[in-house]
Amino acid sequence: KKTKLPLPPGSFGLPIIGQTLSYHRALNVNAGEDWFRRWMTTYGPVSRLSYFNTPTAILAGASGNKFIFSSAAVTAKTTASMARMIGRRTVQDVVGDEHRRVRALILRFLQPDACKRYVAGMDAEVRRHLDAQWKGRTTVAVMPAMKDLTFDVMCTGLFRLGRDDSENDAIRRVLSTEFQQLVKGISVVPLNLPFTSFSKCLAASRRGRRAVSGIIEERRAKLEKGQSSPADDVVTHMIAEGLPDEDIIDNVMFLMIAAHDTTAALLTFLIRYLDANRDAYEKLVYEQEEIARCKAPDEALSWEDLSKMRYTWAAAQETLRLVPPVFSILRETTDDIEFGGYRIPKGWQLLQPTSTTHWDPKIFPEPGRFDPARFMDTSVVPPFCFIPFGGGPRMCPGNEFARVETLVAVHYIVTRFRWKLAPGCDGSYARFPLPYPSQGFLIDIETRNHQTTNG
Ligand code: HEM
Repeated sequence: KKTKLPLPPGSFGLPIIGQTLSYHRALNVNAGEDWFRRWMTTYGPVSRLSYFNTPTAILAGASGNKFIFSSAAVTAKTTASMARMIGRRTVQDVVGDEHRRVRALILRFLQPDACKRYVAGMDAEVRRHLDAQWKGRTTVAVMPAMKDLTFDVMCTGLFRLGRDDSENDAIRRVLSTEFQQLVKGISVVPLNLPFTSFSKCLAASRRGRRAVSGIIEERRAKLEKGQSSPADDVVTHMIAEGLPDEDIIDNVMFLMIAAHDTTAALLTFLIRYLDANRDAYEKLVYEQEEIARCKAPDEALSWEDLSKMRYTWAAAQETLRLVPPVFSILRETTDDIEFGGYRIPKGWQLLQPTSTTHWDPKIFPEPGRFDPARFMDTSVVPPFCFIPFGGGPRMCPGNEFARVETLVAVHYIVTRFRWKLAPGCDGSYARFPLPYPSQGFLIDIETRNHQTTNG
C-alpha cells in the first residue's frame, strides 16, 4: 500500500559507489562503530544510504531490530559476492515454506539433542589441536589456530568426515584451503576480472564445490547400499529428503562458511579479552578447574560439565557483544513498509548494525568495559538488544553448536596453558568483514603444571 510518508533522511552518495567504499574502509580499520555513530548523528536512527548500489535503510536500535526480525514484509538478503561464491539456493536465500523445510533439515543436526552427541568428538578434536599446535610451542597465532580447530570440529561433528581414513583427511585439506581463500571474498565488489581477489575466490569456490560434490556421491552410494542412515549426518539427510544436488552443495558451502570462522573469531577475541582482564580470567579459570578436578585424566567432558560453565559462557557472550563476528545483518523488503514515520519501499535493503544496541550505554553501561557479569542473568538484558546470532525465524540455528564448541575449547585452553600478548603484537584488529586481529593475535604461552586437570 502506497503511503504519503517521506523516505528516511540520508544520502545515496555518488552513483554506483554510494557509501559502500567508505563503510568498508571504516570496517577495514575497525572503525565500523564510529562510522555508524557519525551517520546516525547526522541523519537519526532511521536513515537511507546506498550499499552495493542498492537503496538501503538503517533501522537502528532495539525497535529497529524487533521490526526486521518480526516483519512479514522483510526477508533475508545475501550480498552479490556471497551469492556468486556460495550459491543462490542456500538456507539463507530461500523463503517461505522452502526456508522452513531446509532450515528444519539443518536444525535436526544443530539443536541441543544433536549437540549433546557432538561433545565427545569436539573434546577429542580440541585435545588433538592443542597437542599439535600449542603443546611444546612458546608462541601461537591464535586466530589461524582457532580457524583450523573450528574447521575440523565442524567436519567431524556436522559432516562426519572421519579421522580414520586418509581420503577424508585429503578432503578436509582441500576444503580447508579453498575456504581460507573463499572467506576473503564475502563482501568484496564481485568483479570477476583476471587477477582480482574475487576471481581467485570464485576459482576456490569451484574447487570447493567439486570436493563437496564428491562427498555427496560417496554418501549417496552408502545410503543406497544400506550402509548409512539419514540420521548419520546432514548431507545424507538432505540426500534422503530429495534435495537436488545443487541445493545440497549450496547449503554445505554456506554451512562451512557460517560455522567455522564465526566461532574462531569468538574464541580468539575471548582469549584476547581474558588476557586483558585478569579478574575475569581468574574467575573463569576457577570455574574450569573446579570441573577439571572432578575428572579422571583423559576423561572427556560431558554435557553435565558444560552446564556448570556459566561464567565461561557469560564471558563468551560479553565477547560477542563487544566484537560480534557478524557486524551487521542484511535484509530486503518484500513490500513497502513503514517504520518510525518513514516509508521504505519494496526491494530496498535493510542494514542492521549490531553496534547500535551492543554499544549503547543506556543498554550496556560503560559499553567498552569487558564485564561478563552482564550475562550471568540474561533475563535482565532487554529484548532485541543483544543480537550476535540475529533473531526471528532466521536466527542463527548454529548458536548451540557454537556454545558447546566454545566451552569445550576454552576448558582445555585455560586448564592446560597460560598466555600473554606477545611483544610487538598490539591486539588491534580489522574487519573483512569478520574481525581479524593483527598478526592473527600472537601470544606467548606456557604449559600449566596441572595436577588437577585432565588431558
Ligand atoms: C559464534 C558463532 C556464530 C555467530 C556469531 C553466528 C551468527 C549468525 C548470524 C548473525 C546469522 C544471521 C541471523 C539473521 O539473519 O537473523 C547467522 C545465520 C546462520 N548461521 Fe550462524 N553464527 C555462528 C555460528 C554458526 C554455526 C556453528 C553454524 C552451523 C553449524 C551456523 C549456521 C548458520 C545458518 C545455517 C544460518 C542461516 C539461518 C537462516 O537463514 O535460517 N552459525 N549466524
